[in-house]
Amino acid sequence: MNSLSIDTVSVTWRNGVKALNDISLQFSKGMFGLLGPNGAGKSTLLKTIVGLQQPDKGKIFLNGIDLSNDQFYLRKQLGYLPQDFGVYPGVTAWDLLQHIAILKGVGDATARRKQVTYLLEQMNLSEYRNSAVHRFSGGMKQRFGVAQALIGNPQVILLDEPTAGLDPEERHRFNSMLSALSEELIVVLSTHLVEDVRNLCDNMAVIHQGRVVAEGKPAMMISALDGKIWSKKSAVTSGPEPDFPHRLISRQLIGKRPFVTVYAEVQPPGFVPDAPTLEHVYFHALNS
Ligand SMILES: Nc1ncnc2c1ncn2[C@@H]1O[C@H](COP(=O)(O)OP(=O)(O)OP(=O)(O)O)[C@@H](O)[C@H]1O
Repeated sequence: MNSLSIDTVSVTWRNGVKALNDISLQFSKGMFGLLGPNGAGKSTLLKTIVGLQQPDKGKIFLNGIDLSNDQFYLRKQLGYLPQDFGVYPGVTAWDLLQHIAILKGVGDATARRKQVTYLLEQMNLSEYRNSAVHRFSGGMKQRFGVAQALIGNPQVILLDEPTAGLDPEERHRFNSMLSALSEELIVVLSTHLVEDVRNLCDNMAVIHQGRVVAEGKPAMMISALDGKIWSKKSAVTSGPEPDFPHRLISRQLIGKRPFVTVYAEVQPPGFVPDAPTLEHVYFHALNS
Protein backbone atom coordinates (compact mmCIF):
# COMPACT_ATOMS: atom_id res chain seq x y z
CA MET A 1 0.00 0.00 0.00
CA ASN A 2 1.22 3.53 -0.78
CA SER A 3 2.51 5.60 2.07
CA LEU A 4 3.81 9.14 2.27
CA SER A 5 5.96 9.91 5.24
CA ILE A 6 7.09 13.32 6.51
CA ASP A 7 10.04 12.87 8.82
CA THR A 8 11.00 15.77 11.17
CA VAL A 9 10.73 18.45 8.49
CA SER A 10 11.55 22.07 9.31
CA VAL A 11 11.29 24.98 6.89
CA THR A 12 12.52 28.54 7.30
CA TRP A 13 11.58 31.08 4.64
CA ARG A 14 14.24 33.49 3.34
CA ASN A 15 12.85 36.30 5.50
CA GLY A 16 13.62 34.20 8.58
CA VAL A 17 10.03 33.04 9.27
CA LYS A 18 10.18 29.52 10.66
CA ALA A 19 7.06 28.12 8.97
CA LEU A 20 7.51 24.44 9.91
CA ASN A 21 9.14 23.09 13.01
CA ASP A 22 9.95 19.38 13.19
CA ILE A 23 6.82 18.14 11.46
CA SER A 24 6.35 14.38 11.28
CA LEU A 25 3.24 12.88 9.67
CA GLN A 26 2.23 9.67 7.91
CA PHE A 27 -0.33 9.48 5.14
CA SER A 28 -1.85 6.37 3.59
CA LYS A 29 -4.78 5.70 1.25
CA GLY A 30 -7.82 7.82 2.13
CA MET A 31 -8.31 11.46 2.93
CA PHE A 32 -6.13 13.27 5.46
CA GLY A 33 -7.22 16.70 6.70
CA LEU A 34 -4.69 19.38 7.64
CA LEU A 35 -6.52 21.88 9.79
CA GLY A 36 -5.05 25.10 11.06
CA PRO A 37 -5.56 28.85 11.30
CA ASN A 38 -4.13 31.37 8.83
CA GLY A 39 -0.35 31.26 8.82
CA ALA A 40 -0.16 27.89 10.59
CA GLY A 41 2.11 26.41 7.91
CA LYS A 42 -0.30 24.22 5.91
CA SER A 43 0.58 25.69 2.49
CA THR A 44 4.28 25.60 3.31
CA LEU A 45 3.97 21.90 4.17
CA LEU A 46 2.24 21.10 0.86
CA LYS A 47 4.77 23.16 -1.12
CA THR A 48 7.60 21.35 0.63
CA ILE A 49 6.11 17.93 -0.13
CA VAL A 50 5.84 18.75 -3.84
CA GLY A 51 9.40 20.11 -3.93
CA LEU A 52 8.61 23.82 -4.42
CA GLN A 53 10.32 24.64 -1.13
CA GLN A 54 13.40 22.96 0.31
CA PRO A 55 13.35 21.88 3.97
CA ASP A 56 16.19 23.06 6.24
CA LYS A 57 16.09 19.62 7.74
CA GLY A 58 14.10 16.41 7.58
CA LYS A 59 13.09 14.10 4.74
CA ILE A 60 9.98 13.15 2.81
CA PHE A 61 9.51 9.59 1.62
CA LEU A 62 6.98 8.09 -0.75
CA ASN A 63 6.90 4.31 -0.51
CA GLY A 64 10.31 4.48 1.14
CA ILE A 65 11.86 6.59 -1.65
CA ASP A 66 13.45 9.85 -0.55
CA LEU A 67 11.72 12.45 -2.76
CA SER A 68 14.66 14.86 -2.58
CA ASN A 69 16.75 12.27 -4.46
CA ASP A 70 14.23 11.51 -7.17
CA GLN A 71 12.56 14.53 -8.77
CA PHE A 72 11.17 12.42 -11.62
CA TYR A 73 9.42 10.01 -9.24
CA LEU A 74 8.14 12.99 -7.22
CA ARG A 75 6.65 14.69 -10.31
CA LYS A 76 5.07 11.48 -11.52
CA GLN A 77 3.54 10.36 -8.23
CA LEU A 78 2.37 13.64 -6.73
CA GLY A 79 -0.43 15.88 -8.02
CA TYR A 80 -0.89 19.33 -6.52
CA LEU A 81 -3.66 21.92 -6.54
CA PRO A 82 -2.24 25.17 -5.12
CA GLN A 83 -4.33 27.75 -3.29
CA ASP A 84 -4.17 30.23 -6.17
CA PHE A 85 -4.54 28.29 -9.35
CA GLY A 86 -3.92 30.89 -12.07
CA VAL A 87 -4.64 30.17 -15.74
CA TYR A 88 -3.79 32.00 -18.95
CA PRO A 89 -6.82 33.90 -20.23
CA GLY A 90 -8.50 32.38 -23.26
CA VAL A 91 -6.95 28.90 -23.04
CA THR A 92 -9.50 26.10 -23.25
CA ALA A 93 -9.80 23.26 -20.76
CA TRP A 94 -8.72 20.78 -23.42
CA ASP A 95 -5.62 22.73 -24.51
CA LEU A 96 -4.53 23.48 -20.96
CA LEU A 97 -4.80 19.86 -19.84
CA GLN A 98 -2.89 18.75 -22.94
CA HIS A 99 -0.18 21.28 -22.15
CA ILE A 100 0.07 20.18 -18.51
CA ALA A 101 0.17 16.53 -19.60
CA ILE A 102 3.17 17.29 -21.83
CA LEU A 103 4.89 19.10 -18.94
CA LYS A 104 4.22 16.09 -16.73
CA GLY A 105 5.89 13.83 -19.24
CA VAL A 106 2.87 12.10 -20.81
CA GLY A 107 4.72 11.89 -24.12
CA ASP A 108 2.49 9.65 -26.22
CA ALA A 109 -0.19 11.72 -27.99
CA THR A 110 -2.82 8.96 -27.98
CA ALA A 111 -2.32 8.24 -24.28
CA ARG A 112 -2.51 11.96 -23.59
CA ARG A 113 -5.79 12.40 -25.51
CA LYS A 114 -7.26 9.37 -23.74
CA GLN A 115 -6.26 10.64 -20.33
CA VAL A 116 -7.47 14.20 -20.87
CA THR A 117 -10.81 12.91 -22.21
CA TYR A 118 -11.17 10.60 -19.20
CA LEU A 119 -10.31 13.30 -16.65
CA LEU A 120 -12.72 15.84 -18.18
CA GLU A 121 -15.43 13.19 -17.98
CA GLN A 122 -14.52 12.22 -14.42
CA MET A 123 -14.65 15.87 -13.31
CA ASN A 124 -17.94 16.43 -15.15
CA LEU A 125 -16.38 18.98 -17.48
CA SER A 126 -16.63 17.23 -20.87
CA GLU A 127 -19.16 19.64 -22.26
CA TYR A 128 -16.86 22.56 -21.39
CA ARG A 129 -13.74 21.10 -23.00
CA ASN A 130 -13.62 23.93 -25.58
CA SER A 131 -14.44 26.71 -23.10
CA ALA A 132 -11.85 29.07 -21.60
CA VAL A 133 -10.91 27.94 -18.09
CA HIS A 134 -10.64 31.51 -16.78
CA ARG A 135 -14.38 31.91 -17.42
CA PHE A 136 -15.31 28.81 -15.38
CA SER A 137 -17.34 29.16 -12.17
CA GLY A 138 -15.46 28.64 -8.87
CA GLY A 139 -16.55 25.01 -8.61
CA MET A 140 -15.69 24.22 -12.22
CA LYS A 141 -12.27 25.82 -11.81
CA GLN A 142 -11.55 23.70 -8.75
CA ARG A 143 -12.71 20.51 -10.51
CA PHE A 144 -10.45 21.48 -13.39
CA GLY A 145 -7.67 21.98 -10.83
CA VAL A 146 -8.16 18.43 -9.59
CA ALA A 147 -8.14 17.16 -13.19
CA GLN A 148 -4.73 18.75 -13.79
CA ALA A 149 -3.47 17.34 -10.48
CA LEU A 150 -4.55 13.84 -11.60
CA ILE A 151 -2.70 13.91 -14.92
CA GLY A 152 -0.09 11.18 -15.05
CA ASN A 153 -1.99 8.97 -12.55
CA PRO A 154 -0.28 10.11 -9.35
CA GLN A 155 -0.60 8.09 -6.13
CA VAL A 156 -0.99 11.21 -4.01
CA ILE A 157 -2.86 14.45 -4.53
CA LEU A 158 -2.36 17.49 -2.33
CA LEU A 159 -5.09 20.13 -2.31
CA ASP A 160 -4.61 23.52 -0.72
CA GLU A 161 -7.94 24.91 0.54
CA PRO A 162 -9.77 23.74 -2.56
CA THR A 163 -13.27 24.65 -1.40
CA ALA A 164 -12.49 28.26 -0.41
CA GLY A 165 -15.03 30.52 -2.09
CA LEU A 166 -17.34 27.75 -3.32
CA ASP A 167 -21.06 28.03 -2.67
CA PRO A 168 -22.63 25.21 -0.60
CA GLU A 169 -23.87 23.26 -3.61
CA GLU A 170 -20.54 23.42 -5.46
CA ARG A 171 -18.72 22.55 -2.26
CA HIS A 172 -20.93 19.51 -1.75
CA ARG A 173 -20.36 18.32 -5.32
CA PHE A 174 -16.62 18.93 -5.06
CA ASN A 175 -16.38 17.10 -1.73
CA SER A 176 -18.30 14.08 -3.08
CA MET A 177 -15.83 13.86 -5.94
CA LEU A 178 -12.87 14.05 -3.52
CA SER A 179 -14.40 11.39 -1.34
CA ALA A 180 -14.63 9.03 -4.33
CA LEU A 181 -11.00 9.75 -5.27
CA SER A 182 -9.83 8.98 -1.75
CA GLU A 183 -11.02 5.37 -2.18
CA GLU A 184 -8.02 4.89 -4.47
CA LEU A 185 -5.46 7.56 -3.62
CA ILE A 186 -3.79 9.40 -0.79
CA VAL A 187 -5.63 12.73 -0.69
CA VAL A 188 -4.16 15.43 1.55
CA LEU A 189 -6.59 18.29 2.11
CA SER A 190 -5.51 21.55 3.68
CA THR A 191 -8.48 23.52 4.98
CA HIS A 192 -9.91 25.93 7.54
CA LEU A 193 -13.21 24.11 7.46
CA VAL A 194 -13.66 21.82 10.44
CA GLU A 195 -16.91 20.56 8.93
CA ASP A 196 -15.16 19.32 5.78
CA VAL A 197 -12.63 17.41 7.85
CA ARG A 198 -15.37 15.83 9.96
CA ASN A 199 -17.36 14.79 6.88
CA LEU A 200 -14.54 13.63 4.65
CA CYS A 201 -11.34 12.71 6.43
CA ASP A 202 -10.22 9.35 7.82
CA ASN A 203 -7.33 11.02 9.63
CA MET A 204 -6.38 14.56 10.49
CA ALA A 205 -3.81 16.80 12.10
CA VAL A 206 -4.12 20.25 13.60
CA ILE A 207 -1.18 22.48 12.67
CA HIS A 208 -0.44 25.59 14.69
CA GLN A 209 2.61 27.85 14.45
CA GLY A 210 4.43 25.31 12.32
CA ARG A 211 3.89 22.36 14.65
CA VAL A 212 1.52 19.41 14.79
CA VAL A 213 -0.51 20.08 17.95
CA ALA A 214 -3.04 17.22 17.59
CA GLU A 215 -3.38 14.22 15.33
CA GLY A 216 -5.65 11.20 14.94
CA LYS A 217 -9.00 9.96 13.68
CA PRO A 218 -11.69 12.65 13.95
CA ALA A 219 -14.22 10.38 15.71
CA MET A 220 -11.67 9.20 18.28
CA MET A 221 -10.44 12.72 18.92
CA ILE A 222 -14.03 13.80 19.55
CA SER A 223 -14.75 10.93 21.95
CA ALA A 224 -11.53 11.71 23.88
CA LEU A 225 -13.31 14.90 24.98
CA ASP A 226 -16.41 13.07 26.29
CA GLY A 227 -17.41 14.42 29.72
CA LYS A 228 -14.89 17.27 29.53
CA ILE A 229 -16.72 19.98 27.59
CA TRP A 230 -18.98 22.43 29.47
CA SER A 231 -20.91 25.49 28.38
CA LYS A 232 -22.83 28.40 29.85
CA LYS A 233 -24.26 31.71 28.81
CA SER A 234 -21.52 34.31 28.97
CA ALA A 235 -21.68 37.16 31.44
CA VAL A 236 -20.11 39.59 28.96
CA THR A 237 -20.82 40.39 25.31
CA SER A 238 -17.22 41.30 24.38
CA GLY A 239 -13.74 41.37 25.88
CA PRO A 240 -12.31 38.76 28.27
CA GLU A 241 -14.48 36.84 30.72
CA PRO A 242 -14.08 38.32 34.25
CA ASP A 243 -12.66 35.96 36.94
CA PHE A 244 -12.28 33.12 34.51
CA PRO A 245 -10.11 30.33 35.86
CA HIS A 246 -11.18 27.82 33.17
CA ARG A 247 -9.54 26.53 30.02
CA LEU A 248 -11.48 28.38 27.35
CA ILE A 249 -12.40 26.44 24.22
CA SER A 250 -14.55 29.00 22.47
CA ARG A 251 -16.94 31.90 22.76
CA GLN A 252 -19.68 32.17 20.23
CA LEU A 253 -23.01 33.77 19.58
CA ILE A 254 -25.94 31.34 19.56
CA GLY A 255 -29.22 33.02 18.60
CA LYS A 256 -27.45 36.37 19.23
CA ARG A 257 -26.60 35.34 22.81
CA PRO A 258 -22.95 34.88 23.75
CA PHE A 259 -22.05 31.40 25.04
CA VAL A 260 -18.77 30.27 26.49
CA THR A 261 -17.41 26.72 26.27
CA VAL A 262 -14.60 25.36 28.43
CA TYR A 263 -12.55 22.21 28.92
CA ALA A 264 -12.49 20.76 32.44
CA GLU A 265 -12.11 17.30 34.00
CA VAL A 266 -14.89 18.11 36.51
CA GLN A 267 -18.08 20.12 35.96
CA PRO A 268 -17.32 23.77 36.79
CA PRO A 269 -20.00 25.61 38.80
CA GLY A 270 -22.64 27.26 36.62
CA PHE A 271 -21.76 25.21 33.52
CA VAL A 272 -23.80 22.45 31.86
CA PRO A 273 -22.36 19.44 30.00
CA ASP A 274 -21.95 19.86 26.26
CA ALA A 275 -21.54 17.16 23.60
CA PRO A 276 -18.01 17.38 22.17
CA THR A 277 -17.58 18.24 18.50
CA LEU A 278 -14.61 18.44 16.15
CA GLU A 279 -14.67 22.22 16.61
CA HIS A 280 -14.02 21.63 20.30
CA VAL A 281 -11.14 19.30 19.37
CA TYR A 282 -9.74 22.00 17.10
CA PHE A 283 -9.96 24.88 19.60
CA HIS A 284 -8.75 22.67 22.42
CA ALA A 285 -5.67 21.76 20.33
CA LEU A 286 -4.99 25.41 19.49
CA ASN A 287 -5.35 26.54 23.11
CA SER A 288 -3.44 23.72 24.81
N1 LIG B 1 6.93 32.89 0.36
C1 LIG B 1 7.00 33.19 1.65
N2 LIG B 1 8.01 33.96 2.12
C2 LIG B 1 8.09 34.28 3.43
N3 LIG B 1 7.22 33.85 4.38
C3 LIG B 1 6.21 33.09 3.99
C4 LIG B 1 6.03 32.73 2.60
N4 LIG B 1 4.93 31.94 2.52
C5 LIG B 1 4.42 31.84 3.77
N5 LIG B 1 5.20 32.52 4.65
C6 LIG B 1 4.99 32.62 6.10
O1 LIG B 1 5.08 31.28 6.61
C7 LIG B 1 4.12 31.08 7.64
C8 LIG B 1 3.22 29.91 7.26
O2 LIG B 1 2.42 30.33 6.14
P1 LIG B 1 1.52 29.32 5.31
O3 LIG B 1 1.04 30.05 4.08
O4 LIG B 1 2.24 28.05 5.10
O5 LIG B 1 0.31 29.08 6.32
P2 LIG B 1 -1.14 28.47 6.04
O6 LIG B 1 -1.44 27.61 7.21
O7 LIG B 1 -1.19 27.87 4.70
O8 LIG B 1 -2.03 29.77 6.10
P3 LIG B 1 -3.26 30.20 5.17
O9 LIG B 1 -4.39 29.39 5.63
O10 LIG B 1 -3.42 31.66 5.51
O11 LIG B 1 -2.86 29.96 3.76
C9 LIG B 1 3.38 32.40 7.81
O12 LIG B 1 4.00 33.13 8.86
C10 LIG B 1 3.59 33.10 6.48
O13 LIG B 1 3.56 34.50 6.63
